[in-house]
Amino acid sequence: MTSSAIISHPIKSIADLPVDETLATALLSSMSEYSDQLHGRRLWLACSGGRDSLALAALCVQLYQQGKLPCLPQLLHVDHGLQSDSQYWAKHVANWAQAQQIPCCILQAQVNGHDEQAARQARYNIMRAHINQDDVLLLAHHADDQAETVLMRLIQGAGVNGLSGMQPWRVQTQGVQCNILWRPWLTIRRANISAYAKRLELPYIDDPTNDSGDNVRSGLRRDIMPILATYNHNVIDNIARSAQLLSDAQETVNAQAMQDMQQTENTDLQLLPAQRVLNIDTLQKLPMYRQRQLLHYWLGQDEPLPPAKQLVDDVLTLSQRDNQDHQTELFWQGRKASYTIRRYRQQLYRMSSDWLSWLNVPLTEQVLTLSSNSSSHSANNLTSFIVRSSDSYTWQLQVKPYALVRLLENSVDGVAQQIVLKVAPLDRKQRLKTEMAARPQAGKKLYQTLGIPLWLRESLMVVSITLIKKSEDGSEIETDIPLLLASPFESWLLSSEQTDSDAKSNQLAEYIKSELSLK
Ligand SMILES: Nc1ncnc2c1ncn2[C@@H]1O[C@H](COP(=O)(O)OP(=O)(O)OP(=O)(O)O)[C@@H](O)[C@H]1O
Repeated sequence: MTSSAIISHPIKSIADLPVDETLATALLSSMSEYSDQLHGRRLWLACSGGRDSLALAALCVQLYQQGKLPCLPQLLHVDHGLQSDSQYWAKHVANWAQAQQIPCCILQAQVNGHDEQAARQARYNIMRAHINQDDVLLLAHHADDQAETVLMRLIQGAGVNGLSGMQPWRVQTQGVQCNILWRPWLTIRRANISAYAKRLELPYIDDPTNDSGDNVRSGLRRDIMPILATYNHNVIDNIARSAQLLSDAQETVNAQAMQDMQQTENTDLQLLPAQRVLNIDTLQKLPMYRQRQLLHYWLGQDEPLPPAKQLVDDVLTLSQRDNQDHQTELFWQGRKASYTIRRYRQQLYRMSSDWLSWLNVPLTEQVLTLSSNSSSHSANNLTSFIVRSSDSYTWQLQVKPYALVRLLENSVDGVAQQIVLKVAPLDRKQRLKTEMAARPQAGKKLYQTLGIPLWLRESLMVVSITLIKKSEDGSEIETDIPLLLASPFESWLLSSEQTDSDAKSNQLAEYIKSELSLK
């Protein structure tokens, strides 16, 4: 609102005035549709003091007085502080609420910027911060608002989701905070609300920017809707109905995409929401339209808004590429985080930028000298080596050192004078033999054998044990026994003379575990 035109009627009691049946039926039937979800939740009503939200507040007062509404919502008015007289509007809403005996709370918003979007964002933020977890916020959006929203999205090229408009019941989650937006009037025409407000002589605040035509929404309302109405006078109801139909269609699309995703996601390599991984072979078994739909859904997870179509197309092209290019990086700035999308072999990765920075944190080498008399220590003793940690993620190796020593003791002749357990970053030149190759390998060959993506190559740790013995001539003989190579997601047993038996390998895997966790 940029200027005010407060209608300065004396505030009248609305208790004895007739209720509008259409408006009441819409509210009460929406209430019964969501009665299970509404049960036990606190109700708030976002009231700008404008015609629509004041009319919704008035209807609640009337229905409550008639015993048709079990409780009164509490009004929430947000003072954006953008105009000099906004405090008078706040006072006006508070006075009206007091006269009608409906509780009211005025909130002061901090708006960053001057546009409508910034005001809306600040408004929702402050209301969300004020209400409690799982509370329900009533909004007075109606069919005309819905039709304008759909048209606005249509000219922006939205898909099924966008064209399904505003939802009558929308669960909003932000971090751990969850609350609900409830819009019971989405099928109600503005004209009905106006007539009701007039009958009740509601002292609503008239916002001249609503019809000024100087933003897209008010331009559509003032200039386009009347023209469309000359072609079909039910245009508003019809567009609102299309939105409802598309909303149902969206549910079907979501269910299909969810099902496809469950079969296509590679859960072994995931750490949500930092890294999501999709299997390209499974993706490509789907018809093209479902591949696109799945990518749209997969990319947009953990974000309030979906990715642009261009990004979905680019990711699809990346998935179809049949050369060995592993360098391509696609970037997406989401609302909550930014992401890089990459491909390695037959997997697509969506990685958040804080995850990628974590992958650049140097690994810590750790050494533990063990007593050579292993029998005095329990084989169940567990030592944790934190090899990389940040505010968000921790990677640690859990090792049972004495169980390992007992397993290996007999493999080397004589008694070891000293035993050292080492957890160290893989050196590019270090040659290791895994079960997947006939010979020891190092560097690129090793990465390729194990299928380690480029961005994970500085995130490999080797667990080994060194046995130090004195030879007959008094010199020290060191036997280095590599045991396990680990990345944050996978680990590979390493072969050596001392470990080359199935029984030993199985036990090794039990004694060394790699764990990656979110903080
Ligand atoms: N300053 C505000 N404080 C509290 N709620 C608000 C405020 N502004 C808008 N709302 C809520 O958001 C809904 C949609 O906002 P919109 O900008 O379309 O409404 P408006 O034209 O300012 O007011 P109204 O819908 O009450 O006529 C309103 O119906 C109302 O429920």
